[in-house]
Amino acid sequence: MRKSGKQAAGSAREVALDVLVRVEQEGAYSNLLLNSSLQKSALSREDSGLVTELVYGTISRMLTLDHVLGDFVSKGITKLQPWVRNLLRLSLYQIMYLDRIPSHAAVNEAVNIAKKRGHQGISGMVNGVLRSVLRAGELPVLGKNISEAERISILHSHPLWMVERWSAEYGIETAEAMCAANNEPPAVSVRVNTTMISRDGLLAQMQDSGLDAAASKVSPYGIVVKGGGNLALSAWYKDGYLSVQDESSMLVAEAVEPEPGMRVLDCCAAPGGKSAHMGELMKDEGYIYANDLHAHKAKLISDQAERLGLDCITTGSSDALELAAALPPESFDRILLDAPCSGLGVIRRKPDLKWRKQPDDVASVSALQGELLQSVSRLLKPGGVLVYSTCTTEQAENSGIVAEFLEQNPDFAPVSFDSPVWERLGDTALAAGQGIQLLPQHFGSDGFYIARLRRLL
Ligand SMILES: C[S@@+](CC[C@H](N)C(=O)[O-])C[C@H]1O[C@@H](n2cnc3c(N)ncnc32)[C@H](O)[C@@H]1O
Repeated sequence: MRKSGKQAAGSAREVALDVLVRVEQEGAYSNLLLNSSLQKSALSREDSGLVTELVYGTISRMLTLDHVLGDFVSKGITKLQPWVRNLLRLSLYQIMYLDRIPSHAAVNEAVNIAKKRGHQGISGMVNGVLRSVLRAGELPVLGKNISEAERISILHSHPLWMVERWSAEYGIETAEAMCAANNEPPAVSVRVNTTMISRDGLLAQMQDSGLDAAASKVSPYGIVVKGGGNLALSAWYKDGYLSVQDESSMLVAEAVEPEPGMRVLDCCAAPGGKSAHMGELMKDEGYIYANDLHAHKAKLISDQAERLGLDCITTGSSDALELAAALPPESFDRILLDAPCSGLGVIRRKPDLKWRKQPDDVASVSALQGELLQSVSRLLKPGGVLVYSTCTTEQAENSGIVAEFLEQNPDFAPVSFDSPVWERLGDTALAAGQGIQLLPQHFGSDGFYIARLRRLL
């Protein structure tokens, strides 16, 4: 029997609360835990949507929520039991950010959950705190003497070090725009498998079936779909017509410019989105060696290739630092190094990254990136092109790596993006050193860096 709307919304909040507690207490990844919890919960599509919004929204806005709660919980929120702290965050998130949920409903639900799980003192405290919040007016209240970076950190819920870092790198206005964009829900976009259907063809099918679908302005292979649910569950996906992929990510294979018949190396390939895109651009003619460090991820790549009807992809599992010793030198026409990175360009999709990452993570991963680039570059044929990309906004991992590589390798030169093909990105994507940098506010897609390097000799 289907639960009544009211009961189901109550359960939705409880599922969201359990996920939030486990993310905080066990360090669970929100996206993985959310998916498995939703599968077990058997909630309706609408309530699953509410759980998703509550979990991502609460994690994303955590710093702002804790700042507000700090003013209303007399003993301080760190002293609360984890479930009580997260119940308050979840409820405050609804009050502050979800217009469609009346505030009194959010408070009543919170009190009901508190009564069910704790003693009367706890439900009384939850009731008291949330009702005081309702009376308080404009929130968050900001101190008078705080810096611009502190204001942005509290208002847009980002760690202060991140705001200061972006402010130093891009200026304070851009840093604020980045933080604001990171709190927006990500758009859903798909890449068309052009070995099976044209973009116009798939777009027409989607529109005919009532979907709100439009051609991507970022990639000629992309379609942006609003309110279409999980397109990985669609028949188009099952039949190999599309892959779910962010629009910025689609630019990478295009930058590689692989041609039918070429030999291509994808050094860090799993789960295989860009290998598959390159196979599509090559019309499935040629050879792509899709390598990833983790053996268990090879199946993710081969499953995608099979679903998309691509035979040109062979998987391998080695440390990319060892490829140069294992493969013949100068044996690839194209190399893609989509490097492991801090991931600070994909905070909209993985908001817990904001709280997990530390400044040292950027430094340690950038050392690996430099080594990877140097090592795999020896596998490129003279005249070939190597693309270096990351899904991060940090120039220490992006233009910094490329500049150092070019300095040490005079036999390589950058290939400009200054051509009609890339005009669609206009002045929006930033020229960053020898590559391009997309930030999340530019097109509402992931923050991404892409550089193209040709081997001259
Ligand atoms: C950014 S992801 C790649 C995404 C992939 N290109 C795609 O489009 O689906 C980086 C990948 O690098 C892999 N990786 C990390 N260190 C590596 C190494 N030393 N050698 C090879 N792969 C590595 C990770 O397992 C991860 O799958």
